[in-house]
Amino acid sequence: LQTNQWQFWNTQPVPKMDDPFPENSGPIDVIKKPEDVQKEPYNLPAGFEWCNLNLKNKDDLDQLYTLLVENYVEDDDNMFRFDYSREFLRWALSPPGQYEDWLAGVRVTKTKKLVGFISGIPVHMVLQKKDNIKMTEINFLCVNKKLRSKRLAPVLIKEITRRVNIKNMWQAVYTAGVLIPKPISIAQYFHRSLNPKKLIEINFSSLGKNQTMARVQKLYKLPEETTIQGLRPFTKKDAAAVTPLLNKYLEQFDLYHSFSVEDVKHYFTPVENVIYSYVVESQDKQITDFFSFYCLPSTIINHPKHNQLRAAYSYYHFSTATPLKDLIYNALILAKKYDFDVFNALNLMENTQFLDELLFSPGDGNLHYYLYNWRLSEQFKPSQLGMVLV
Ligand SMILES: CCCCCCCCCCCCCC(=O)CSCCNC(=O)CCNC(=O)[C@H](O)C(C)(C)COP(=O)(O)OP(=O)(O)OC[C@H]1O[C@@H](n2cnc3c(N)ncnc32)[C@H](O)[C@@H]1OP(=O)(O)O
Ligand SMILES: CN(C)Cc1n[nH]c2ccc(-c3ccc(F)cc3OCCn3ccnc3)cc12
Repeated sequence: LQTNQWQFWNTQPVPKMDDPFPENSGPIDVIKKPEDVQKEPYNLPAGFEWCNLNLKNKDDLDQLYTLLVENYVEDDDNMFRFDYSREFLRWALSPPGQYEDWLAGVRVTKTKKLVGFISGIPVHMVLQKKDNIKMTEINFLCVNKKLRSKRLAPVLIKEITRRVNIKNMWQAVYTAGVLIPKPISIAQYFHRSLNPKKLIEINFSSLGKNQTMARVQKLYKLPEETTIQGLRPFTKKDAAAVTPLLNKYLEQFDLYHSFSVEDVKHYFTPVENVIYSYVVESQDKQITDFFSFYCLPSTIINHPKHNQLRAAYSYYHFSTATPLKDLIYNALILAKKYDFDVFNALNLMENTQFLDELLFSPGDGNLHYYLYNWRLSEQFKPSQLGMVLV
């Protein structure tokens, strides 16, 4: 009888691991109003203080970058750690409608050093093709390595919850590599080698017993140029045409973020080393297809020759004329052209259509999807998920 397990999460409006599914989906907590929410921030241990980060401020951006590059997510073997760039963080955390107190930092009062962080961004979610909910997407929860296991994470989570509730929002969506109560779905990640020599040198991949380096390089070789007629980079001018087509594509899934035109302009306008987006334009100038991938390198921890793994991650796409596998094949060609070492994808949306044929291999972990204060009437298969979190 584990009494001490989930000591924090058992106090939160999330399903218990063994809860049954209800007939209908709905909120877990009693319905509350913003005036019921405590006005003061949650107490921090002595010597620490809250701060709101403003990523237009270079010092704040530098401090967030440094906290994450040194203390954020590592793989299970502690060989790699995410290295979100400053430009990427500004892109990911300044979408339309952002609230300035939803970038919550914890500083050491004496030195002003940033030692903790959690972020929220506003999203318009559509669940099970019927429930439209304005909620928050939580990400970048991080506590400095020296301050771990002091129950600081629950304080950060309760504080961002308070700040979201005050805006009259009561649900959240988030993902994590760790298992906590209670995943709505568990996605798997897959990798497609672009630079097999480097991946083998850094022990990301290994040579099969009867495989030579030459053979592996030949297997993963890609053309120099793209193969789709009418393929070109997305520009802001395409947002009006792309938005309805993207939302239409996402309607088939049971969990997705419904994009406004302003969202599409923000999230998909190409930014070098951050976001790459392409459209397929027919002869009569109609946009028929779209794909995008984002740039998220990882630090290679303690390697003599290489210090960074350049990874591209499949983001959003839709296809109305070109088969999805041809779109993603061209994404691979472009990622290789932009000197990425590996192209990553999850088995959500319709991605299983291309993983095998395009030579993706399964990764060594899972990405759990979560909802806060919303009990679903069913467990989702990854193919029911239509949302990618960075
Ligand atoms: C209506 C609005 C609602 C908004 C809020 C919605 C919910 C948002 C939820 C957040 C979503 C974030 C999504 C996201 O950012 C993407 S997942 C990436 C999270 N960040 C990292 O993994 C970075 C490296 N690790 C750290 O910085 C620390 O280990 C962290 C800060 C993770 C935990 O710091 P610590 O020093 O290692 O641990 P204590 O302070 O002693 O606290 C231990 C408690 O924290 C629970 N824990 C551990 N990892 C967690 C995780 N990834 N989510 C949720 N809970 C997590 C753990 O189960 C335990 O609770 P329990 O006793 O019940 O088991
Ligand atoms: C999503 N977003 C919230 C960041 C995040 N948090 N926790 C995670 C756990 C796994 C993945 C992930 C998602 C897709 C993928 F293809 C590979 C991944 O991790 C590989 C292992 N790894 C960890 C660090 N460097 C390499 C992302 C995340």
